Amino acid sequence: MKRVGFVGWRGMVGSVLMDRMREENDFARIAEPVFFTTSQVGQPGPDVGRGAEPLLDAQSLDALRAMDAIVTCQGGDYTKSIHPQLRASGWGGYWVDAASTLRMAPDATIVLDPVNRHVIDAALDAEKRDFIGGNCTVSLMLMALGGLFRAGLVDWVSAMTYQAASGAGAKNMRELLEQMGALNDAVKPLLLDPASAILDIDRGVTETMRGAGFPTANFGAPLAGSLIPWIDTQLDNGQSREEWKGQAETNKILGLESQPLAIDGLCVRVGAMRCHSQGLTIKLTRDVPMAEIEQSITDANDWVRLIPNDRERTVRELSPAAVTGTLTIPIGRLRKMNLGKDYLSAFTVGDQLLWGAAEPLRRMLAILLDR
Ligand SMILES: NC(=O)C1=CN([C@@H]2O[C@H](COP(=O)(O)OP(=O)(O)OC[C@H]3O[C@@H](n4cnc5c(N)ncnc54)[C@H](OP(=O)(O)O)[C@@H]3O)[C@@H](O)[C@H]2O)C=CC1
Ligand SMILES: N[C@@H](CC(=O)OP(=O)(O)O)C(=O)O
Repeated sequence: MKRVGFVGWRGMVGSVLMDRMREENDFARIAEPVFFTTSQVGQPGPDVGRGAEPLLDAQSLDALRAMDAIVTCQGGDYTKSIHPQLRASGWGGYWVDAASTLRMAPDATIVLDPVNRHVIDAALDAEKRDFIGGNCTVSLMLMALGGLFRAGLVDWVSAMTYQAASGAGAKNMRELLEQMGALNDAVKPLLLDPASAILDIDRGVTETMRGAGFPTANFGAPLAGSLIPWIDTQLDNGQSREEWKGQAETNKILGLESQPLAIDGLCVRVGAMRCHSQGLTIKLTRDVPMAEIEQSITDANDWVRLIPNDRERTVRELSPAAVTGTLTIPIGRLRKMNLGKDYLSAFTVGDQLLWGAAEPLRRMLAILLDR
């Protein structure tokens, strides 16, 4: 593989990918990295060790067709428009994509190599060319629970999620902070007065978040001081599309489509910046001792970290504040539930821009470069 094209590299997911590739010195392994844009054609691209070249047009099929692989974080609309045209023109390069558009396409493989390297290798051997990053919530759940799935210990999973603003995009992260600021501004004098009544402060906060001037253009509702129990579009069966992805993508990632495991739950947006958290109820296939469960989880990959079910460690280590910006996938609150000895509870947190989006793509590109 000589020429690798990058589209969407300056967006939020793309910037995290670029940072990780620089950190791991990945660009040194690419003979010709080529950078594309939909809006800044001809402007200098990023310098990844060979000087800055002018950006090429991401709509130019001729320029794209010259690539051996294309890595895109540009989004679903771009994929929807460009990928079919490229393939129809006979382009046989590798397409590595963060967007959901192609995930369930029969020829596409969802990539999360610490969990499904066997599926990826089989796809490469079968000369598949489309490799797509999974939904952030699904990838983070599988990084945490991969060992239990691998050991055949999972009958079904219910995931209750606490998803960060970043999952909705950069503008939403800004809006969350604007909302926080607006709430604080509204009651600042009262907060500064230690003698003020907390219910007066609360009234001020509530009036502000319900007020016409509260910034909700992106979320469509208050998130700061509140939450939004719906993520992505509405499906006819009552699930949100984000909830639907849980079962559909998990089974595809694990290669279990012929005998799918049941996965369902509720996906909720909360006021975290870029870490998704999930409270999991896992129905085990049998009553397994806790030591065996813990061993399976920790042996699964290099990033999962078991947090003992202990108050102090949990509060310190199992939160978005502790995890954000890192590749660590802590999982804790592990215990058998009152529901029965084959019911396990767990709580996990992960950075949705790293393992949730950029890192699986970076590692897929590395697999291609190794071949
Ligand atoms: N956000 C997330 O958590 C996740 C996102 N994804 C997928 O990744 C796709 C991209 O998401 P995301 O990175 O959030 O999208 P962004 O909106 O941050 O970036 C997308 C593109 O917008 C253009 N752009 C316009 N103005 C700016 C600006 N001021 N700064 C940076 N870029 C700008 C850039 O394209 P150009 O240079 O061509 O102008 C950029 O590549 C999503 O559509 C989704 O499919 C997947 C998993 C998680
Ligand atoms: N929908 C996710 C983010 C995302 O982009 O997911 P997907 O890649 O499946 O569209 C969230 O809002 O947290």
